[in-house]
Amino acid sequence: MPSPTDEQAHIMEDFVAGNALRVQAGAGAGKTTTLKMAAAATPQRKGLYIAFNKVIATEAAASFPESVSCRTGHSLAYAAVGRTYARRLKAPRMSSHLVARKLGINGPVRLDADRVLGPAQVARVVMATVANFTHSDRRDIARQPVARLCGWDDEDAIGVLEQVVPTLAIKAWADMMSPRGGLPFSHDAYFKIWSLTDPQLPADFVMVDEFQDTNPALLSVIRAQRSTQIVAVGDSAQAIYEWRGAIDAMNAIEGVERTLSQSFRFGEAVAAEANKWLEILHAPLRLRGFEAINSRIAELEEPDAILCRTNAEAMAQAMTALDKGKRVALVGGGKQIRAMAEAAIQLQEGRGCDHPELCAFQNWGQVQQYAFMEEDGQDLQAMVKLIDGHGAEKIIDVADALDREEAADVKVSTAHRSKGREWHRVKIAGDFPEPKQGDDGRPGKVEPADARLAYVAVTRAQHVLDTGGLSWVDKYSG
Ligand SMILES: Nc1ncnc2c1ncn2[C@@H]1O[C@H](COP(=O)(O)OP(=O)(O)OP(=O)(O)O)[C@@H](O)[C@H]1O
Repeated sequence: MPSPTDEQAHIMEDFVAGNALRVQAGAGAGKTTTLKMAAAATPQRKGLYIAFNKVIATEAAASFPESVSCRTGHSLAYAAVGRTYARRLKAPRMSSHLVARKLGINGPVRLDADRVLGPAQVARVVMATVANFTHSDRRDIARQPVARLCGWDDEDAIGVLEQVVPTLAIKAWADMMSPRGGLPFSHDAYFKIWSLTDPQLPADFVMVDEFQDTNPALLSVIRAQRSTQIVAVGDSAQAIYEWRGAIDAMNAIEGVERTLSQSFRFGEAVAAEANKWLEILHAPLRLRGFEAINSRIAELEEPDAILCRTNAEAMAQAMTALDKGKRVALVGGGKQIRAMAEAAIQLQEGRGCDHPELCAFQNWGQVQQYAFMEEDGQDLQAMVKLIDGHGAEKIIDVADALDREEAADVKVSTAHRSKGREWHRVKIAGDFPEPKQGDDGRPGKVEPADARLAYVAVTRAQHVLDTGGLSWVDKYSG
């Protein structure tokens, strides 16, 4: 274990004193090392480290002191209640038509003069509403707002759905709580069931990682601990899952506030680039680069990783690299984009589809119209352009031609998927749009969610960063 920096030493002192802690840890600033140092300082106390995912939990288990059990929130929930639902978790996928039948949805629902939802479509809204409930800290499904699905999310539609969906959501949730129920059952469902039992965690202290992206259901468990010391570690500037129901939980709990600002991942040049985004975010912390790494900002012809905002751009970058004869990996695999292309084919044939983002549409023309004519549809534009430009079959071919990361010359990733990762030479793709200028010709406002994503992206680089599509930041900082 390295000798602690002053910041790390302060955190250890607070920890040993038994204080609840909120640690804002900058990118690559040694948060895991700090937690291990702290836990090792009180080996007689039993600890629990809650990791963001299974891979991190497994890695942590190999290096944390033995007094600490390293788990994910879901594994705790599974051990407590989830195992009772093992049969349901293994059940085959179920079509929305069958879900509708099980929920007793027999007839269509008219949204307005032009739009009628069939039973299967109503069932999708019901199940999405229940899914949102499982991520929330609500105790009563009856209070869960109706889910807003792409294409049925305007006020008129929601007004009609509010008359129909809540009763069905109550029915669906009652089914889910039963080990013998028949509706589709997810890992988030048993997590929610567990959280509603107000569990007390079996440890003297609990360390929760990536706390900035904790969902309200886990947060409610942490907040309900009565006598356990809580150490929450995260980086508010890296909170990028707001759209998925996560909240920045760092401000939602009590505790002594500490920071880790010495990055060990990159040198001063990358730290300076990251600090431009932290300045835009008015973050309390600025990073210091690691003097042992001489990093630089430069254009890159042969990056190790290319980071994109959208899946569509990631696919376009993958195609370009494949055309140059390179071996390419898409971080997280090509499954998501392949599913989108398959749904596009079904829609082009006018067959409708089951894809969660496209299920509101009957044909591809409706998707094109939504993407380019409606404000809410802008997110789909890049994907529609990609599919129209290359053909859905070609996208499927490319998805099938991708390599594993270990074998690839270049890794292409969305910024979201790049979280927690690092590469020597990183290039930022061109699809991070600069804010539109105001009417007075002055630079527009950078949205905090965009700035956080940009911060995650630039802090993946260790040695060389090509700021590419994010170099416009200089107009907005300093
Ligand atoms: N005080 C220190 N002195 C020197 N190196 C350190 C110190 N603390 C941490 N490190 C090194 O910094 C690197 C990153 O540490 P660690 O994995 O704990 O970071 P992290 O913040 O958890 O990473 P991530 O951002 O991926 O979550 C490791 O190689 C670790 O050994």
